Parts: sequence; structure tokens; C-alpha cells
Amino acid sequence: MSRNGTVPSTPIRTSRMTPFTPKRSLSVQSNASSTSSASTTADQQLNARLSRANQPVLLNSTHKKYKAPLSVESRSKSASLKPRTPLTPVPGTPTKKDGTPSRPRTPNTPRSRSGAESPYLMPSTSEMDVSNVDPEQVLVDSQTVEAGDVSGEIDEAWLKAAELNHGKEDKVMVSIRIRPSDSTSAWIPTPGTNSLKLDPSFSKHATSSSSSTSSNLPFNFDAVLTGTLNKPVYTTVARSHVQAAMEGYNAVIFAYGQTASGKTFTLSGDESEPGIIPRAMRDVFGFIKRTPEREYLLRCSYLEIYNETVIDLLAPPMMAKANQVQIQGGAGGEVILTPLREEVVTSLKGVKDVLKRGEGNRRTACTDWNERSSRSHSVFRLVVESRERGVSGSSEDDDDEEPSTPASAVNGRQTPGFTGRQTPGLGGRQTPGPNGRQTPGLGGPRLQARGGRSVQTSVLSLIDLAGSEKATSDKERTREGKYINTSLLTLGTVIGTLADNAAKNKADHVPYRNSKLTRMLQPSLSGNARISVICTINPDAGAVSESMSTLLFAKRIKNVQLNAKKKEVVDTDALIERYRKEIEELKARLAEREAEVPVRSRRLSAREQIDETRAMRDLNGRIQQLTKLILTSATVEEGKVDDNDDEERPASPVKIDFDMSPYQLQQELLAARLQIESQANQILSLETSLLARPPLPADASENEKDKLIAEQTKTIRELEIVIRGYEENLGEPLRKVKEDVEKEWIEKLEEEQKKSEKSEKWADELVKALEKEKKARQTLEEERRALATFVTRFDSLGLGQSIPPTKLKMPTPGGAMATYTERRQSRSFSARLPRISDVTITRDMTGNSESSPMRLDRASARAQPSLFDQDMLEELGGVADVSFDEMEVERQLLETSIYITQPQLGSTGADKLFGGVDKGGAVKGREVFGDKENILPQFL
Ligand SMILES: Nc1ncnc2c1ncn2[C@@H]1O[C@H](COP(=O)(O)OP(=O)(O)OP(=O)(O)O)[C@@H](O)[C@H]1O
Repeated sequence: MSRNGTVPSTPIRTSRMTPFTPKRSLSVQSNASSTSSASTTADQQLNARLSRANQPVLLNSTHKKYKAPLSVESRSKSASLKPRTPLTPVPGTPTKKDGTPSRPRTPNTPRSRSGAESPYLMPSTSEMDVSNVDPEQVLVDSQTVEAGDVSGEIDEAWLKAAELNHGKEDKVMVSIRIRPSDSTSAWIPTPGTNSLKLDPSFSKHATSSSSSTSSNLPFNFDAVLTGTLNKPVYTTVARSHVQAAMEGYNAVIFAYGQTASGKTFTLSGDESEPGIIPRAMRDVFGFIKRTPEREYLLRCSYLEIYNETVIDLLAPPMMAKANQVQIQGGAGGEVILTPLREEVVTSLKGVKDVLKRGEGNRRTACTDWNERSSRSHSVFRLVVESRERGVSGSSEDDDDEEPSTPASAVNGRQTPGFTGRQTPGLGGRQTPGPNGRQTPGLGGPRLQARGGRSVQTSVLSLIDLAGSEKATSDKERTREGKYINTSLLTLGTVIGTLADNAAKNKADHVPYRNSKLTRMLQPSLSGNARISVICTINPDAGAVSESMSTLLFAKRIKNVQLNAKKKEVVDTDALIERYRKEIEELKARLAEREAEVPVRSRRLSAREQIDETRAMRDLNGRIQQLTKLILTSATVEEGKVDDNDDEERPASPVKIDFDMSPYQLQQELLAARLQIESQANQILSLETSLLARPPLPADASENEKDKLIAEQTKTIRELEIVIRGYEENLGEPLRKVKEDVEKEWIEKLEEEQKKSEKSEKWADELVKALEKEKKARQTLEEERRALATFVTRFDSLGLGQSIPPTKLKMPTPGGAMATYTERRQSRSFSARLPRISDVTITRDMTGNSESSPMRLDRASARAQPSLFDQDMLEELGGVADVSFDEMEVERQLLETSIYITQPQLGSTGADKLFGGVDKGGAVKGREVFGDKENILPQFL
């Protein structure tokens, strides 16, 4: 019955009547001592199951999920009113059931309420919605827990079993549950060792390369479970984690496995075999009952991740669709889900209602393998806050204490008549009236630390993952399947990286942001939670390959390192103080990130850079949000805002609920902004795809246009998934290749730069050398001209005849030319002489001739003169030879001049010739003749 009193009209469920006749014995194998208490023999289980299966089909039973009565009271009522529901027969095999026209194809159930409530009639707020609740009025303690909420489930044996401390280990607890089957199981569990291996006769079914290598090896886990009973499963794999959550540790329990392998059966169960979630909830109240020294505030939320959008299963469907839940980063690596409805629960019945509502909104559909397959990942979260009670443990103690100032002071609205916590009467909880509302604080109403007593906060997350699957015959299912597979693939990659990091002590980037699921699980997967994973497998031969990949996932997750810590908030957590601390922490993180950006961005791929930007934007957003909250709180503190502050609020085009707290308004605002942002993005991408689409005929109907646009959008989404998948698989290797290539090219570039610097230096030196050579050439030229003039004069004066030929091979008139010709002919001699360029360079590069590039090139320059050398030599016309010869001639001439007597020359002639001779007969200087007097043009 719904809260508003209407009885849900539920469709009649027709289950396939194929009797379940497992050929293998059904047993529970685990080291857990408690499981022995439940070690029903295979025959007993089988009989029990068969007898259940023979019960008539129950009308009004819609959900296979969570239909168990949650208290003795309700159980007895239901037992008297209606016959028991048979268990859904276990499908013999999940292989595709072609040609089964008798099985009706149940339509998809997108957010349809299987209950009677119309989504439109659904109240937008629940009485237990956090916005309506004073946390002090909804505390649960040992006195308030009703007997019916815990009876029948307290397992004293388990409580005493101190050795069962899986939840306290730093490793993920990993268990395998083999679903019963009609056909022969391909897997052989080894009793007592918690291991299982593939029956060798089925090894041909293990097709993938990874599985074939491990197909002969046994797999070891914390527990290997078989059979249909859910209680031993709960006791073995979940109870210690529920206990840990009650003690202040975050705990996550999730089921992973191929479609139709039994995940939902394990987590939710059915009416006669309640699964982990209902059992855990019952245990929560049992724990509270056994802990009189503490009082608790319990809040639950329920969401699903469908096609990569997060949907609040507790919000009215229309609202949930319009306000998709956003995942934001909070302080200390926390993840904030907003807007997400949290409902305070004070009894098992309250939880049952919440679960029922959520289940009704979940997306399930008939697939080729599972009549009611979960098409989304569902996450049920229970936030547990607790603090010690006063000295005597009575609620009245609290009345003498300070009222919970931070909560009530922050919005300045003291609850009229509020004097502390009211213990609900025996008849159940007093529904907190609207007046009792308090500012919920971050993420909901918070239990405030009082009188030095700290508040512990933890979250218990129970997750039913959608099953991995092959392509189905249905288009819509295939599309969902792609999203499911992509997010499971990301989960696998994240787990793989975490396991690798733990094993090799590395800190590689973990791609949490590649899927909503991993982003949401980030705080838990990164260590701050105790995790238990139940991997479900289908034992049939046709599913060996999928089972093998599930087992490999299980093996990997076993290596993830955990380090769960209790979260305790001490007395200083007045809201403002807490906000300030969070702001400081966020600012520090932001600054750290910003400082890292230049270095990191070089290393990160484009996708990681987008993630990085997003993370920084999240941090910024949160800082702004908190700053605003502080401002609001500060104003409230100073009494600047009172209940009549409405006129100070900005005029808004939409109706504002002025009874909302500033925090809620902020939340609403943020949600609205995010929605606008996501819509803007959507518009942009639609515009882009519109531009890219093939032109439609002008006369195309609106329908055709819409269809085409829808197809395009769908293709784009699919491509996005494929790209993400590719990036997922190829991102890391590609990045490595890119890094290698970059490294190689950077080295090459540096080498080239060095070479280029050397060449520039070489060029400078060359230019200098050229300058010097030019000067030398000019000098030589001048000397040559002077000499030529001198020789001409010499010849014309007939002085050549008076010089002894032994002293000087002096040309006779016209003899200079003859001498030159003679020299040219004896080239073999002059060829051996160094070229002028060589001489000059050697001379100019003294001290650095070895390293001179010129010198390096000299050999080749000789073999094939460089352009410079060639030009120079052509220009000089063999000046090197001439200069050498002429120097020799000059030397001889000078010597000769000593023999020339004054009278022979005559004062004028000698002066003209030598430019003057000093007293000792040495030449003072030479007269350089003009061009006209140069009689040896052929020298050039
Ligand atoms: N251990 C079990 N004992 C008895 N019945 C089982 C068991 N495990 C699974 N089943 C039955 O097998 C069918 C498929 O199981 P279930 O829906 O839990 O699979 P699933 O893994 O959640 O599939 P999906 O991923 O498609 O949602 C259900 O009818 C369920 O009742």
C-alpha cells in the first residue's frame, strides 16, 4: 500500500513454468564458520526450491526485486493474506532463446511506476524528505527500534564469530556465486579451498586468449558460493561490511557478472529469498538495537545510471528526468551528487517504502537472456550518522543540553517549540511536521556534535550493476548494452590500473572520469571504503567465455589496496567553521592543481586535459557555492536577515518557495545552472550535427526531418561511446608511443640546433677569413702592380743586362713576361704550394684550426674547391703563385738594388724606381705607379 493509501494495481506476472532441476548438488562453500549453520544439504535446498516452484503463481507480485516482507509483522500478515510466491525458475541457460513465441516480450519499463501512483500524482516531497526533517527528531536508537524490525535475523553465532573480519582487511573481499543451472556445470568448485576451476572437458569453450591461458588454473577467492539460499551469501559476503558501515567506515557491496547470472537475485532477492539489501537493512536496525550507547540518523537515496545519465529513483519521474543528478567533486576527494533526494528513515518499514519506490522506477526490460534484465546500474545508499548518547543514555538528557545550534542557527529559523529530540512513541515515528524543518547542511540534515561528542558519518552503498552482454536482437537493447559494456569496461580499466598501481607502487592516472559509475565510486575505489564484490557466474557451457572474463575481473579487483578510515566530525563542526575549512582545503587543492597545470598538461592526453579542466571547474564551483553559504550564514549570525527578509531576495521569474533554506536555494540554483549548461551543450552539439547532416529534400516532411535528426543524434552518441571505448583501450599505449616519438624528436631537434649554432659560428669565422683574405689580396695586388711597374721600368732602362745572372734571373726587356710564362709552366712546383685560401685560413684560425669547420672542409675543398675558393682563385688568377714568385723576385731585386750604384741609376732614376734609397743603400719606399703605367695586364 502506498503512503497515500492507494493500493498499487500491479500487472499479473506470468513466469515461465520450466521447472528448475539442477543436476549438480547445490551447496555453500565458504570458510566462514557461520555458513556452516546454513549448510543445508543439496537435496534439502533442491526440495525447498522445488516445493516453492510448485506454489501457485502469486497475483500482484510484480517485482522479483525486494519483495520480501521486512518485519515479522508484515510477514505474518502477508502469509495470511496471500499464498507464497514461487521462485522464478532459473533459466536453464542464458543462451539466446530463439523461437520462443510463447514468452511475451515485456516492454521496457522506462520509469514507469508499477505501483498505482501516477508519476504525476507522486508528491514532489516526501514527509521524510530531508528538507522536511529536523534531524534531532528522527534519531533512531536501541529504544526506538521495533522488535519486528530485527527479529528473526539476529545471528548470535555470527556475532560471536570474531574471526570473520573480512571487512577489516585492506583488500577487497571477492566472492564468486555460481548460479544453479539445469545443465551440467562447466565449473568445479573445490570444497574447503574457496577455489574453482574449469572442467577440462569444457576448456574448448574458453575462447579468448586471456581465458585460454588461465583456463587450466584454479581461481582462488574469499568465498565460492553455490545454491539458491541468500542468507548464507549475505552472512559470508556482506554482513561484516554492513557492520563496518555501522561502525563508521564507508562500505560498498556490489554484484558484477554477465547478464542473467544472478546479480539482482543476490542483491535484492525475491519474496522468499530476500537478498543482501533487505537483509542488510534489517541488520542495520539490529545493530542499533544492540548499541544502546549511540543514537543514529539514517538517510537513504536510490539512483540509477542509465545510458550514462544519473537519475534519482526517489524523485518524481518528471522531476527526475528534468533534473538529472550531477556528480561534483567535493572536499577531501568526496563526490557530491546533486540534486539527489535523500530520505530519512527511522524504521525498516520506511526503508521498505523507499526501496519499493525506487525499484518501481528502475529500468528493466526483457532481453534475449533475461526476462527482467536490469538495464541500468542501481545504487542504493544509506548514510549513517551516529553520535554517543548522553551519560545516562536517555533522550531526555539531550533536553538539558544546548540545542543543536548550528543547524537551527544557520537559517535563523528556530523550530517553534523545539526543545531537543522527541522520542517517537511506541506506535511508530512521529512524522516530523513541516515546522520541524532545519537547514539540511551539506547533502542533507546533519547530526551535530554536541558537548564534545563526535559524530561519525559513513555511507553504505549497495550496487547492482547491469550485466555485461553480447549484442541482442533488439535495437534499443543493443544501444543500452553499448553503454552498459562501456561503463563496465571502464570499471575494469580503473580496477586494473588501481591493482597495477598497488602491485608496482605506482601512481598512474586512473580514468575515473571516463564513466559515471567509476566517477561515483571514485572515493570508494581509491581506498576509503571496505569493499565486497560478488561476482556471479552462469555455469553453463555456452557462458564459459563470459564467466572466464568475470573471474579475471574478480582476480584483478582482489589486488586493489584499500585503506578505509572512519570519518569523525568533532565538536568544532559548526557549519560556518566546516564551510571555511572546506573552502580552505578546496582552495589549496585548486592552487596545487593550477601550479601543476603547465607541467601536467604537457603530459596529459586531450581527454585527460578536459577531465582536468572539469575537475578544476568543479572545485571552483564548490568554492563559490560555499562562499555564498558562508555569507548567508554570517548574515544570519549578525541578525541581518530575519524571517521577513523576503524583500531582500532577488525578484525571480519563477515561483520561489520562500520556505526553502538558503542552502536548498543554492542547491536549486546550482542544479538549474548545470541544467542550463548541459542544455546549452546539447544545443551546440545538435547544431553541429544539424550542419553536418546530409541535406534533406526541400519538400521533406517534419517527421522525416525529425527522424533524420534523431538518427544523427543517435549515431553521434554511439560514436562517442565507441571513441570512449577506443580511448579506453588505446589511450595508454598511444600516449606511450606519442611520448617516445616526442622524446626522440626532441633529441633530434636539440642535435640539429647544436649543428646550426656550429654552422653559424663557422659562417662568422668564414666571413672574417674572407675579409682578411680580401685585404691580403688587395695588398698583394698593390705590390704586384708596383712590382710590375718596377720590372717594366727596369727592363726599359736596360738595367737587366748589368745584373749578374747568377744573382737574379732578371728579365731582360720583355723578360718579365718570359719569367712569368716560365713560372706558369712549372706549375707542378707551385701546385704543391699551399693555396692562398689555405694559407690565410691557417694563419687566421691559429689556435682553433682543429675545430674550424673551414679546416674540416679543406681537404674536400682541395679536391673540389668550394664556390668561395673557386671564385677567389679565378678572381686572383693564381695570385698565390704570383705572390710567392714575386716575393722571391722582390727579395732578389732588393738584393740587386744594393749592387746598383748611384751613378748607374742617376738620382732621379733611382728615386723614381725605389722611392728613395737611404744612405746605407736600403730602399726607403716605392713609388706606386698609376694604372696607365701597369704594363702587365695579362697577369690578371
Ligand atoms: N542463485 C540463484 N538461485 C535461484 N535462482 C536464481 C539464482 N540466481 C539467479 N536466479 C534466477 O535467474 C534469473 C536471472 O537472475 P537475475 O535477474 O538476478 O540476473 P542478473 O544478473 O541480475 O541479470 P541482468 O544483468 O540481466 O539484470 C532470475 O529469474 C533469478 O531469479
